[in-house]
Amino acid sequence: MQVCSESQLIIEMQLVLEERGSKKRAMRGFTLAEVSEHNNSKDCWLVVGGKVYDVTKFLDDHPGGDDILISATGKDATEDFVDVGHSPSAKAKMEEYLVGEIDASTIPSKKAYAPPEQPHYNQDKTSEFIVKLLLFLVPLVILGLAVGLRLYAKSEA
Ligand code: HEM
Repeated sequence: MQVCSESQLIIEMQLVLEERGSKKRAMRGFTLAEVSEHNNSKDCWLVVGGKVYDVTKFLDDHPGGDDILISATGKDATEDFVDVGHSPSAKAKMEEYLVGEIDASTIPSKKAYAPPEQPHYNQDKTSEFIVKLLLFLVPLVILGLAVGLRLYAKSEA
């Protein structure tokens, strides 16, 4: 009896290990380009947390709607998924749709925020000052010349 239960236990353990092994083997790697091909209501794959999910059959049942899932295709949807604050049961449900892993090197890294370029202001105010001075001086010189000419003309007469 003892022998029987022991051998049963061993067989069960072997089965569990085999199952794990086959699951591991089944985990295929996909590039983002490959995943991006499945981007519609008939064939919809998502990338969340480094894993690839085929949610085609879940589209109609997704409490957040099918549109949001379709719009989350073709990119790393981890942030969108996390932002919603999915429940542990939602996370557990994902297992049903797991088809593989994403090749992380194919996901474009997020660009660091670069502030919009400001127009270049001239810090050197010297030229500005010279222009203002000329605008003031030129009419004065013309006026001086005109008065001078008039005085000269009068003295000649
Ligand atoms: C395999 C992937 C996903 C599964 C299994 C899943 C599952 C679920 C489940 C079960 C809910 C009900 C609420 C909960 O239990 O948290 C839910 C709600 C929701 N999900 Fe997902 N979801 C997935 C991916 C996504 C993604 C990628 C997005 C966003 C782009 C998203 C957006 C939403 C929204 C907006 C709701 C509604 C939340 C609310 O009304 O409170 N889901 N999802």
